[in-house]
Amino acid sequence: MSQTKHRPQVAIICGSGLGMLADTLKCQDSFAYSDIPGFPQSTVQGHAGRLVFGELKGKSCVCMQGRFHMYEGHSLLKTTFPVRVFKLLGVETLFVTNAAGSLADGLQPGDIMIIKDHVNFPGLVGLNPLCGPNDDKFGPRFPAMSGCYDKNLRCLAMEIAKQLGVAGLMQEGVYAMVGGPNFETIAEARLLHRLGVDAVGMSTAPEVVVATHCGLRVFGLSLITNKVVKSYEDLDSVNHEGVLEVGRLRSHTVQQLVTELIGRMEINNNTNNAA
Ligand SMILES: O=P(O)(O)O[C@H]1O[C@H](CO)[C@@H](O)[C@H]1O
Ligand code: HPA
Repeated sequence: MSQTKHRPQVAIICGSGLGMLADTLKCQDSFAYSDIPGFPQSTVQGHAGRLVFGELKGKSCVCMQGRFHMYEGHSLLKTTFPVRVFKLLGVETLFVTNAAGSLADGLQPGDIMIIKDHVNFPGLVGLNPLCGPNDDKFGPRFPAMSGCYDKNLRCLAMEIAKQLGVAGLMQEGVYAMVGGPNFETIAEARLLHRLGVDAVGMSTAPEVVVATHCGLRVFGLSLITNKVVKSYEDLDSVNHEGVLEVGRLRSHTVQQLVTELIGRMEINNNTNNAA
């Protein structure tokens, strides 16, 4: 904290190919993860590995330009470590963004899904960052997860999308986290579709679980980068370069949405640190 004057109220986690969100911050102080004690290193292409502090529409923000994934070999505690750092810095709202494949027929590459809820597949089988002794300074042993994606922010995002003329690209949906790093088989894709999942990726849920545990308000966006192949007749296949490319194509719209939403949302300045 001695190395920056910023005292962030909002934290943003940039998904694959969405690192440009950090470029919107004014008066930046940025730190390589390798220079921050206890921070893991980013190993995935499209995740630069920098923590960027700055101002956005009058709000003080910190942006993770690069997130950590379980499949990189980090423990879930390490992948979510930054979320608790944000809480201790005084952040009250977490924006999570990700690249995801769509299962819902109505979601096309380039669309933006406001995350209404998630299915944390690793979490359902015990791969949960909250496993182990509970740190009561952050939150309770058995935190509720209903309503973990803030409804007011979801409504405000939709309103802003209408004003920006991009509502046609946006809808709410359910995100599922799978472990990765391989993309889904066709049988897995069909299973997820039948279960009511709208979009799938390999991140986000652990961060949201830890954020909700410590009382952060959460807003989440999935940029749909590909259709998940669900048919044995379909010759398409997904690859990470294609995922990053859609991020580049939609960067302006995602930046506009996030900027407006941060600018217009209310901040409760009385929120206190967990510890
Ligand atoms: O979830 P983010 O970090 O956006 O990345 C998504 O994109 C990568 C696959 O292309 C996976 O890491 C998947 O989770
Ligand atoms: N599956 C899982 N993760 C992803 C996908 C996908 O199709 N696209 C981007 N991240």
